[in-house]
Amino acid sequence: MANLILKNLYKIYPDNVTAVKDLSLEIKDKEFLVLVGPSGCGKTTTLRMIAGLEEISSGEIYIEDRLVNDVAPKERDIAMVFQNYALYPHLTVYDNIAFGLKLRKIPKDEIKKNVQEVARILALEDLLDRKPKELSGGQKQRVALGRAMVRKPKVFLMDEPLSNLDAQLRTQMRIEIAKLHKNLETTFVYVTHDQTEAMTMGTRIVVMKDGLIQQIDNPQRIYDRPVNRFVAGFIGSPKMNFLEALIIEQNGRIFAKVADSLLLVSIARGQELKDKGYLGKEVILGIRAEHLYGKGDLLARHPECILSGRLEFTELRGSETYQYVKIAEIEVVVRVDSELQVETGQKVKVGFNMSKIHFFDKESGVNIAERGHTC
Ligand SMILES: Nc1ncnc2c1ncn2[C@@H]1O[C@H](COP(=O)(O)OP(=O)(O)OP(=O)(O)O)[C@@H](O)[C@H]1O
Repeated sequence: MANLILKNLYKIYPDNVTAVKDLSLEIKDKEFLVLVGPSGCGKTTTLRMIAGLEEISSGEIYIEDRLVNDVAPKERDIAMVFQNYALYPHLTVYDNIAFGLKLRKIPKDEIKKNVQEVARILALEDLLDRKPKELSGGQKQRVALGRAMVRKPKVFLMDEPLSNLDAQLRTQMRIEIAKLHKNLETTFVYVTHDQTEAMTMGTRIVVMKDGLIQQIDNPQRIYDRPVNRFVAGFIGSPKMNFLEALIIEQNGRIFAKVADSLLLVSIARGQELKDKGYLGKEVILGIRAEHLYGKGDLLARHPECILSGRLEFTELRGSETYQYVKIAEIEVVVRVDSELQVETGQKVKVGFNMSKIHFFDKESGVNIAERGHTC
């Protein structure tokens, strides 16, 4: 069990590639922290620096308040689980799990007790005599986890451990790893490019881009209150819709003008936009599919929160239906009730829940008006 502190970390590879820029982060004891971001954003480099597998260009790393910059990987009391499970093919499951303990000359009885305990937790008891080639992908990944667990490390580091598994198994293993975290009560740092994994597993999420932290928060807050357009677009499925709009004032009320149509902005948020100098300026509106609607009664109740478009495509997902509607040359996705059936190509009205809309600065992408935004 341990907390981890990363202070002003930089990693500059030869040829001046800055993979991680001034990264500071405190990871609490027993936390499940997920580093998420697109390929190349520096998450693996960060994890490898914590493990001691990658030299730090500058900055400090503390594990349990001990500076570990110059501490060798095997002395850091951490275990790392990689994307490719890297099991020894000629060894049985038992020997794969026991390998590290044997190296450390732990007594045989103790090794047996520890391996059996880990096998029980990971439901590997019946597979201990098998070789890796006789295992499914999910079972191999469980053995890899077992090998890490048996050492009882202070911190688990995981780098895309599920990306070699098929979709169904990935979902199952996601739940298993989350349960494991609960049972082991140990600090987990988990790297993924998959926002669903981040949202479903992390107690806190760090969203990264180009070596820089964009936002650190719990999953719900990241989803509800993204600090910028990048985070808003990266987290959530389907992706947040974005539309260009001009902020105008008419008869004392503030509107977002999209092409030739107007959306009424709430008083508090209109005032905030005005205070911040956005009157007469273009912004980017952001709204999620579940905050758009196509229902007649709601549309009638909020006539100033509607844009018209053309239905391009309907996607049935069983429990919900998504309509892809072209509004002002932009395709937006709207979550509608399954019973709402409209033919492709028809004109449709899309209602906007204006208390859920985001306003992003067009240049910087920063989320600008949050006053009166309801989660
Ligand atoms: N050994 C290296 N030498 C030079 N540049 C490197 C090296 N390793 C990584 N990089 C660069 O550093 C940046 C960050 O890489 P890193 O692997 O940390 O990203 P990532 O977010 O984990 O991406 P992915 O999901 O694709 O693994 C990238 O631009 C990458 O090309």
